[in-house]
Amino acid sequence: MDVRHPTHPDQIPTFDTSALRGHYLVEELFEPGAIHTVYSHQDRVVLGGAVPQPGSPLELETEPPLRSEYFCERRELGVLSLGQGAVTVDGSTYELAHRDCLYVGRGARSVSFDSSEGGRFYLVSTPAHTSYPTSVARHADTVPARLGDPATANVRELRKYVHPDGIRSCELVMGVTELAEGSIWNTMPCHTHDRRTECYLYFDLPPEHRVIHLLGQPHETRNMIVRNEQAVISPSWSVHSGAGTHRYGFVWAMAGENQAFTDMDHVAIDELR
Ligand SMILES: O=C(O)C(=O)C[C@H](O)C(=O)CO
Ligand SMILES: [Zn+2]
Repeated sequence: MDVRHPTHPDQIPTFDTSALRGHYLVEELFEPGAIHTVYSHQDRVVLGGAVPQPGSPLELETEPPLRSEYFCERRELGVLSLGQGAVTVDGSTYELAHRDCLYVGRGARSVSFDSSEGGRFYLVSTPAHTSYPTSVARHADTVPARLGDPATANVRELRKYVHPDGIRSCELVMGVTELAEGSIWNTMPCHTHDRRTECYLYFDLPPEHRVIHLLGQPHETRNMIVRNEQAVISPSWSVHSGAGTHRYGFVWAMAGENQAFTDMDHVAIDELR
């Protein structure tokens, strides 16, 4: 488990490219036959990737930084399936298709991942004070919000999975946004939300393409060049927005003080520096 410490916004101008990437970019989450995790002290979010090989399920184990008997002893977990696969939670198996989401409540002792078809799973876990039921939200059954405009190259569909009017959770708020063909901008005009950390995982981006992801305070932004299946950790003071060289999707997940999706501090484009 890689541990990332929090940063102060005044540090941003002092970071070179590799320091910026070392603090905020999660480059290698998905390795065949392995589970990789990153513990961020930004709202104690844990990000992970699980890539089971056919016939060899992977069990999510606790890690020393958690000081717990099992991974979900004090935590809830969101799983976003990137492909076809199955997750077994305390003996109950949930089959997931591409972009389906499974929420695992606090107290689940055993969580394992299986796929015979090259499936992979993105994990987001946050501290939990109580136990909500383990539940599935399916991409095909979720009505998306249609956002954006072709004139601003940001036509996209946003699906909320884990949120106060959907799958209930303690802290976690999670969903996916997918850009239409020909659209490249996400979350522009952008925003911050001082009460929550937000993490993006970009997916469905062809290997030769990249997303230019913007971060930092609105008056002092920086960018990182991000490839497919890499994640970005955005502290509460940071914008989180990007433009791709191709269409893509991204999993967004938040944790912190509140769960109100609309609690955003909007930033006008002409305020950005
Ligand atoms: O497309 C978008 O815009 C988003 O998906 C925005 C994120 O969901 C977000 O930043 C929520 O705070
Ligand atoms: Zn946001």
